[in-house]
Amino acid sequence: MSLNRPTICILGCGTMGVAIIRGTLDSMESDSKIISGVTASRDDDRQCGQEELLRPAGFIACVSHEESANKLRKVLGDHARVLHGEAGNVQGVSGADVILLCTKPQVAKAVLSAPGIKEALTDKLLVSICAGVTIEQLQSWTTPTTTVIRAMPNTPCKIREGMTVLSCGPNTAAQYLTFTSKIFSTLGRCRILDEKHLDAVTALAGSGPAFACVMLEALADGGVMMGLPRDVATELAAQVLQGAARMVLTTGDHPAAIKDSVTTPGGCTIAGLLTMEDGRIRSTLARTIQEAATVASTLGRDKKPQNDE
Ligand SMILES: NC(=O)C1=CN([C@@H]2O[C@H](COP(=O)(O)OP(=O)(O)OC[C@H]3O[C@@H](n4cnc5c(N)ncnc54)[C@H](OP(=O)(O)O)[C@@H]3O)[C@@H](O)[C@H]2O)C=CC1
Ligand SMILES: O=C(O)[C@@H]1CCC=N1
Repeated sequence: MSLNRPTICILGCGTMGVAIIRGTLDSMESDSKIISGVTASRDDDRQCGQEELLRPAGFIACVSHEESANKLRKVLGDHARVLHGEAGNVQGVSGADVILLCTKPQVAKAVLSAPGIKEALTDKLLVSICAGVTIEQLQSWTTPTTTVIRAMPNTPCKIREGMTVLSCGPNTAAQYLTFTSKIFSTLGRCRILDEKHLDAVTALAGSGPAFACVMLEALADGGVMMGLPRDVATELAAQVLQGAARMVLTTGDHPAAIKDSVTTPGGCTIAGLLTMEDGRIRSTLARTIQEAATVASTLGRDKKPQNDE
């Protein structure tokens, strides 16, 4: 297996698969601009040694339906070889060094158990992003010759602002974890945590962009209510959330300290904050994560038929 210039197969190339390919292609484009002396788009690109860069030899994107394959070819152009159906999966896995399992959790078992897949995965790295599907399950659907790592990324990987958490079994060789970190560090931030945290991670980071966009939309609605044009309100809300989030990440300050620094005694911010508290926004958001994590923990389980007593 070549981890130096690997061929990467995305087994189930939908929303997340495309986000991962797009983010990687974008990083390769900005890396080549740095190397050729053109201004870099991101500071961390400049800090990254060339040996650290992820340079896949190519992508293979597998989907279920021919119609999806045709759509995907238009989206990805020459950047990936697109295959479909069971035969496509075997061909894709056979032709790759590293396989990213990006199907819905409910079909992961069937996809990995299909004829020819176990053999095609021999001596390869399988990284699953399927919510709720455990390392133990993945190992039981493959042979011991396949190295299994679990990842939980999110859609901002598409613009290299992703947050990914990785988990692996105790016997995983360091080179595989290092390589997987490299894939997802290229697409944003990446951390390694014990698998027991992955349902909470799925809720907070995996589902988080959806929750954040509801908050963003609601803030913009408030601006519209007070007369701002919709596009202006959306821009302001998005930049405010980005600015506040970047302050937390770059200064390391506690969010409460940043909130206090905005809040003038007797001013308009405290008036707004009390309204938020009246609406129980903190417990609503915290319970949102709790509920999403609870559901995430069930996603890898076999569903019982509805009429099963
Ligand atoms: N969406 C998100 O924000 C996040 C999702 N995840 C996880 O990522 C995974 C994918 O989610 P998402 O990208 O949203 O899902 P999508 O539905 O967008 O993509 C799933 C893909 O799997 C393909 N597929 C289905 N069955 C098969 C099969 N038998 N063989 C090959 N390919 C198949 C589908 O092809 P076709 O279109 O032809 O049916 C489709 O391209 C899930 O497990 C989810 O838990 C993790 C983090 C964030
Ligand atoms: O909603 C879901 O189940 C997936 C997992 C995290 C984000 N989307």
